[in-house]
Amino acid sequence: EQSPGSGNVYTLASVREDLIRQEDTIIYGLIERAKFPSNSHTYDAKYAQIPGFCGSLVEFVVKNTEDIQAKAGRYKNPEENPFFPENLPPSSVPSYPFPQFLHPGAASININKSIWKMYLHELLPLLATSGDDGNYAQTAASDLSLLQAVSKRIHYGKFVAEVKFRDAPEDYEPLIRAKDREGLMKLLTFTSVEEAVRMRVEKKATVFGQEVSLDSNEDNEKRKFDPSVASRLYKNWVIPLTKEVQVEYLLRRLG
Ligand SMILES: O=C(O)C(=O)C[C@]1(C(=O)O)C=C[C@@H](O)C=C1
Repeated sequence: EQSPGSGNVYTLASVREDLIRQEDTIIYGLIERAKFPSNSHTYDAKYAQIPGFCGSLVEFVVKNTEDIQAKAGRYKNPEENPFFPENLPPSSVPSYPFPQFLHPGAASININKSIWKMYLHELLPLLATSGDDGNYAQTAASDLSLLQAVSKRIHYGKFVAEVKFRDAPEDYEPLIRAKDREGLMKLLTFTSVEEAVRMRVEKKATVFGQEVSLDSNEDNEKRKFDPSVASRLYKNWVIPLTKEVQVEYLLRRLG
């Protein structure tokens, strides 16, 4: 269990355990978003026409929700990164002593713009069937939950990298000083762990996405979404971007 203020709450085993738990959140997020068809109006700035706001419905929902959550203190936790960090209001609630585990350079890493583009242009077309049921606000809300879960997972690379650095500074320091991105990437990569992640994610997606029924004659092949979307999400984007965050973090680690 985490003790506030302590600097030693993260270990390689504990961050990996956390990443495994985050898989559940991401897979449930995929299932929830897959309930809705593509609902393309949600993403169309010309459709929305919201007085006083320039942008799409999903941007409207994400930006305004982030404003409220910022006031409620969400971004005081170094595990959270906003999609619209510009002009976020400060927290209005008493502060909590989150462990200061990361190097201060971590604060300048936010790749949510790439995550946003990947989500809209690569993931959604795989996940949502084409169609329009008018539930744009609900669609945007499910986009927000899934985006936040994916963003948290990818930026968790900061914690993974800090743990790895503390475990072997003598291996990382020369590569950091040489700004050797390729060498760092190689050093932080564990191919067998990545393979286990992908396989577990596909298995979880199959299990969580099953129709549960009390009638044994019923077709239990019915699925809430295609489980290979989850493993493709991890293989093509989640794992590579988590590694990119680790490299970016390490490059700032000695500054
Ligand atoms: O578990 C680690 O060591 C991580 O760095 C996380 C992760 C992943 O994104 O799942 C990324 C790189 C490693 O090659 C293995 C797995």
